[in-house]
Amino acid sequence: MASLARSASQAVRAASRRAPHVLATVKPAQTASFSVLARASAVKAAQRSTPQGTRGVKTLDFAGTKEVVYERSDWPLAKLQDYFKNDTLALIGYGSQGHGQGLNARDNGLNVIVGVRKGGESWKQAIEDGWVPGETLFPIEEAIQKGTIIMNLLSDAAQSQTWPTIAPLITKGKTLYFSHGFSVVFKDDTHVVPPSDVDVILVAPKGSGRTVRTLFKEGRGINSSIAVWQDVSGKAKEKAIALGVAVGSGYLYETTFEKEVYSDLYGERGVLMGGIQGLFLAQYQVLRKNGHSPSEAFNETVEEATQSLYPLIGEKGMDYMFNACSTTARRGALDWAPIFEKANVPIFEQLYESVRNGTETRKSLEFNGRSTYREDLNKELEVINNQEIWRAGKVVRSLRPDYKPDSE
Ligand SMILES: NC(=O)C1=CN([C@@H]2O[C@H](COP(=O)(O)OP(=O)(O)OC[C@H]3O[C@@H](n4cnc5c(N)ncnc54)[C@H](OP(=O)(O)O)[C@@H]3O)[C@@H](O)[C@H]2O)C=CC1
Ligand SMILES: CC[C@](O)(C(C)=O)C(=O)O
Ligand SMILES: [Mg+2]
Ligand SMILES: [Mg+2]
Repeated sequence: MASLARSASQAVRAASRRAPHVLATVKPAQTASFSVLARASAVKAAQRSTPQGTRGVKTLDFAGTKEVVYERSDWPLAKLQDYFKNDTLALIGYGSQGHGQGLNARDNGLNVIVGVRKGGESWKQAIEDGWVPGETLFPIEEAIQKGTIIMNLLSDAAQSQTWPTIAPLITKGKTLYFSHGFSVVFKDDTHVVPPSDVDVILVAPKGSGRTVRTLFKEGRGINSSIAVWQDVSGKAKEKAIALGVAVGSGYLYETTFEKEVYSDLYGERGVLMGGIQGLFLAQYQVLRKNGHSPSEAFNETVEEATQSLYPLIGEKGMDYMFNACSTTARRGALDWAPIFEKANVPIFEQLYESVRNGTETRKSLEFNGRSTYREDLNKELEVINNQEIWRAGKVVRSLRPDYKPDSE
């Protein structure tokens, strides 16, 4: 009953944040079913966009390799709330993932508290998102003491720095949760060695925390990786799946802590972030050297990619995008793809090795462990922001029909 009342009040708070004008019409008697209704419509929306025949299937054939996939529909809201009825999810850290996972779990009616440094950026952000000091927002140590499931969503560098303080608070029977394999896999550098009497699990959303939140609000779910490092209770995997659903995952792909951290560090340095910035910039620079205007170079490099062609890849694959383009483009792209592949394989080999041998981890720990990490990162990002390509991009975006002047 207490948990029902709690989900009711959480649902009202969630409703007021999502649509303040609706709150006045939500009466107390209606609130208990509010988040259930929201979730039901979310599930319906998800079902509409799911191909027939895949629901409930646990083992799927991925291009010849069989893999296990878990899904949200196996965890209806009532089951999820019942499963965690005696738990307090202590979400430590409130960056991009803390925000997305925390708000989703709260909207799912679970008992969530946030733990961050008092007075820091995250403390302010958490208050803006409706976490209440002394009720649902606490300094880190206090939140860990109150929690049964400790969700360590501090920056990876901070997880290492704070470990000596927080480790003794992770007592027998608690669950330790990460969204990255970083801290425990690279233990020689991070010195994070979990106590032997707690379950240690991972739910790593494969996308930004902002997307974790927006997909959840759209009634969809992000793909997440799940893994178990230590199973003391015998229920670690089940708990990881349930928590994955609680924080907004649609499908959960089983992996290991090692595989998750290697692929993640590799992907973000490669095609997802570092590689794409490098490739965009290289193409833009050559266009500019050959006398093309900034707008032409930007449109041909970034705008057409992100607004027209890449969404087609996302929708139906590479061949679909190729087929949506001219035969002239298709011929040329087919010729040049292997050349780019060949040129890039050695770079990707070098990158994977740098991830595997811990070089990337040590760099990240050193840099993001500085007290000035935010300012230092911002300085370098400001250099990117000031590159001609991205300055030109702002003007191109300002011409979009849905452009909002204050959105940049
Ligand atoms: N960003 C993403 O979308 C994804 C992240 N992950 C993983 O999720 C975890 C969290 O990442 P993310 O959400 O990006 O968070 P960030 O890496 O941006 O870390 C931010 C949090 O760390 C806190 N923090 C930083 N330094 C310290 C310190 N010395 N002492 C105490 N707190 C500190 C910040 O608090 P304060 O404001 O007080 O500085 C803030 O709450 C990481 O393991 C990451 O690899 C996984 C998937 C995607
Ligand atoms: C691609 C970057 C990422 O790995 C992510 C959003 O998945 C991260 O660490 O933020
Ligand atoms: Mg990452
Ligand atoms: Mg990632």
